[in-house]
Amino acid sequence: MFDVSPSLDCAGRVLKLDRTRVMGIVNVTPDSFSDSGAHATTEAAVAHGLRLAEEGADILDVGGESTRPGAGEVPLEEELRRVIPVVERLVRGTALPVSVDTCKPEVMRAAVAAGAGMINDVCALRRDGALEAAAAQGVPVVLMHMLGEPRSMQDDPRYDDVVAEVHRFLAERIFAAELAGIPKKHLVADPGFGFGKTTAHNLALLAGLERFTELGVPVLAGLSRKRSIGEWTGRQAPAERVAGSVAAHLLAAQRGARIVRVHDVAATVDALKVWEAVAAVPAPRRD
Ligand SMILES: Nc1nc2ncc(COP(=O)(O)OP(=O)(O)O)nc2c(=O)[nH]1
Repeated sequence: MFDVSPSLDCAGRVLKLDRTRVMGIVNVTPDSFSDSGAHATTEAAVAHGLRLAEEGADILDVGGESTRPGAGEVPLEEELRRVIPVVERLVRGTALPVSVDTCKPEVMRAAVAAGAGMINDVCALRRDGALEAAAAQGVPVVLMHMLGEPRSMQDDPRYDDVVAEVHRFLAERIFAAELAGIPKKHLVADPGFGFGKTTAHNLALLAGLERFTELGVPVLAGLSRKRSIGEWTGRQAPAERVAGSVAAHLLAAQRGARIVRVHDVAATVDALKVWEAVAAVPAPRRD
């Protein structure tokens, strides 16, 4: 496994990467696939974020636009109205780093101004102005692979070699980000589970996740409650996919993921603690 930066400085709030860290999902959306609007209001989203902090999250990820397959784009003003108050309140209400899950440069700027310490961009800074906006903020950036746009990404995703092609895309986006002035120590790579991938593609990406540690930046994995977990377990309802999600994120951690993006923070924190306890035991001598 390649060495990556031991921590991420998220606008003064440090996310240490000495072990796999848990990113708690705060979707301020009426239509997210997994929590179908449970936290659509500022009050509900803030309460949820504080609860995830209590459960042991290392960072909170605030998003105002669902990226589920088929989702349409949320207008800029609406996304700002959803996201900024929640970022402000969570920055004030916890000592945790807060990331903003957005593709829009204007939301990146406003969220960092409101105290966000990381940009989580499922579009990997490909929108016009996003590279410049992210470079100007001086905070870490998650670059995620998506095939096309949420509206059409699941229509008929095809790859010759999904691991190799996603790896190449992420290497290119890391290069583009560095060219724009974002230091490599501020970059995180994410293969984008479910973003233009069949379940077979997601399986190959999870099994082959260690490949992405060769990019020389921390790897983030987000499989929480997603469709593939449902297909592997037979659990139709997202809320019933907790055990499957925890198992998938343990496997991702074993394969080098330094951040896992989850809905179910407490369960994931506990599972990682058990795994880390066992991983700390020296391998038995082979006499
Ligand atoms: N870096 C990163 N960001 C992400 N943002 C949203 C989702 C989609 O999941 P969710 O937020 O639960 O649903 P929705 O987009 O419907 O709000 N997945 C990822 C991911 O895998 N990686």
